[in-house]
Order: sequence, then C-alpha cells, then structure tokens
Amino acid sequence: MDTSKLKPNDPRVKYETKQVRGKTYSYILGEPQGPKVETIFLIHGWPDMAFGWRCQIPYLMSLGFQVVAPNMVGYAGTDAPEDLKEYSFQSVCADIVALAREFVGEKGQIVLGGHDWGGAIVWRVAYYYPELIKAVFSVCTPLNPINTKKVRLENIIAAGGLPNFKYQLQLGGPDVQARIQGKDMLRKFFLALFGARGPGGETGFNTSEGVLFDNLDKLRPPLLLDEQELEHYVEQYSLHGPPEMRGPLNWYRTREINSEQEAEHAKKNGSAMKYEMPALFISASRDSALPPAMAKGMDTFYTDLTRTEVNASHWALAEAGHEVNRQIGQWLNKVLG
Ligand SMILES: O=C(NCCCc1ccccc1)N[C@H]1CC[C@H](OCc2c(F)cccc2F)CC1
Repeated sequence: MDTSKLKPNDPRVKYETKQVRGKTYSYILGEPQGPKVETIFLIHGWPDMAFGWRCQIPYLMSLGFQVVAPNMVGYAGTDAPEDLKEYSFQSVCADIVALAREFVGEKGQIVLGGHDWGGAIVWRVAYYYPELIKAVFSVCTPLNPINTKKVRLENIIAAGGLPNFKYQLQLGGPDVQARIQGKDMLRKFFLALFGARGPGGETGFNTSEGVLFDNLDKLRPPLLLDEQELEHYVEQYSLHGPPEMRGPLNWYRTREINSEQEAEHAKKNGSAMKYEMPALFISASRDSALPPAMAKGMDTFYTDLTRTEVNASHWALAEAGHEVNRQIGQWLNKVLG
C-alpha cells in the first residue's frame, strides 16, 4: 500500500466523530488492508492536531494496525469546552480510555503513542490505566513523575529552573489568545511555530519568550509545512470561531488543576510509579523545549524501557518521519512478537 504521508483530506483514511464523556471528539481512522494486528492510538501535542501524525499513519496501517488519531480536546473538529477541568490530565486520560473502549471493548488493549503534550498524556494513561495499555511510546516528551508539589511555574522559572519552559508563561496568559485571531494571523502563527524565518534569520517563536509578535510579518517559507499542509492547519484551527486559540492554549492553564488532582491521587494511592508494560521513548536531539537531557533518570520508573534518539527538532514526526517510523516499527516488532 502507499505509505507516503497523508495529504489533507486523504482518501486512504476516514474522518469520524464520536461522543466521548459529553464532548464531540473528531479523529482520523486508518484501517489495515489485511487482518488487524492491534489498535494503536496516536495523541498529538501543541500546536498540532491528528494530522500531525500524517507521516506515521499510513506506515502503521501497512504494518497491520488499526490507527486512531484523535483531535484532542480544544482542537480542530473536537469540542473546546469552557471548563478548564476538561483539559486536565485526568480528564483527558479518561477521554482517551472512553474512546479506546469504543474500539477494543471493556477487556481489550491498545498500543498508545504520543508526541509533545500527547507524550505527557500517554505516560499518564499508562500510569492510571495500565490494564488498557499493551505497549506505550512517547516522541520528545520524557516522563514527568506525578507532581505532588504545588510549585507554580512562575516561581520555578524565577528561581532559574526550567528556562526552556519560559514560553509557557506567555502561552498561559492572554496575549496569544487575543492577538492570534483570524486566518491571516493563524497563518503567520503557524509559519512561526513550524520554523519559517525572516530575511535576517529572525524567528517567530523561541522557548524563552514564546511567540515573537514583532517578527511575524517578516516570516517567509521555507518551513516544515508545505503550502497545502499550512492551509490545512489554518482551516482546521478556524473550525473554532475566534478566539481560535482558546482551546489549544487551555492546555497551558491546567498546572494547578493537575497538581491538585495528582496530589489528591498520591494521598490515596502513594506516588510510586512503575511501568510494567513495554515502553519506548524517542528523544529529538534538537528539541529546544524538550531537550534529551530532560530524560535523565527516567529509566528507573520502567521495567522494559527502550530509549532511542532522532536527529530532529521538536517537529520530529514530520522532520524525521522515516527514522521515527523505523524505530517505532522495530520496537513494535520486538514487543508484540
Ligand atoms: O509546550 C509544549 N510544546 C510546545 C512546543 C512549541 C515548540 C515549537 C517549536 C520549537 C520548540 C517548541 N510541550 C509541553 C509538553 C508537556 C511538558 O510538560 C511535562 C513535563 C514537565 F512538566 C517537566 C519535565 C518533563 C515534562 F515532559 C511541557 C512541554
């Protein structure tokens, strides 16, 4: 079968919706040609959508997987509720479990993969619902152990910690939501986030400041997306009326909810984390938000962790698509036998 990357509205896959815990979830569904090996769920990050897995979906279908790639809460054809609790790790995990049960039933299992925020989510799903997960992998995002300390990100950064997370302060604030509205601004926003440069090499985003609004008008191709892909991101993000970025940005407004919920969970269940299922972590050598060094010490939480690396930026799924696919395929072959 043709394993080239999906185009926008590609006829090789289906575009469906399901009601999940009171929300409409839209997702890409890829069916294998022959007998189904397993069902695999792919969870995207920010500012992305199911289409962000375009290089992986046809490849995994060719290996015999049924592939489900949801647009996560707040994104594209999925609802963007007002209530921030709907964007908390525990709520998003429950959404994924409910959607997975629609495909594999009450006793079945899935293979679960994530990129970026999706990587943070898959580690949480595998922690809270290990019985559902046959194998789990994350691209770029290392494990962030259950966070029972209620330290605010502002304080960590003011103390000189996590400088590579400083952009998250801007994203959680009002500016990007207020200033990135309408198709023209969305187009400039995606030029910035997917690596377009100005005539003097200016960037439109960096991990210490976030979106650099003054540079947005200077940005020109090339970037990691081609023209059709860029338009597809703009179209899909425009499905939510202005302020189009409210849903995606809500993912940066849940730190306190998450730490409260995780402290509550830890009080009842302890905070020991041990992953017994096969796990794969693919780091991206040039990811400025999630550098490989952040994974230091993560191995101790796993009984069966495979660690690999790809030579790529944060956008490893598209930038190093073939290598990412090769590493996932090799690992799946090893763990599924
Ligand atoms: O913000 C994210 N992605 C946007 C990247 C934008 C970008 C575009 C182009 C170039 C560079 C960057 N991702 C989140 C994903 C969850 C992460 O939180 C979990 C977590 C911890 F809190 C602490 C330790 C490890 C850990 F994974 C925090 C980054």
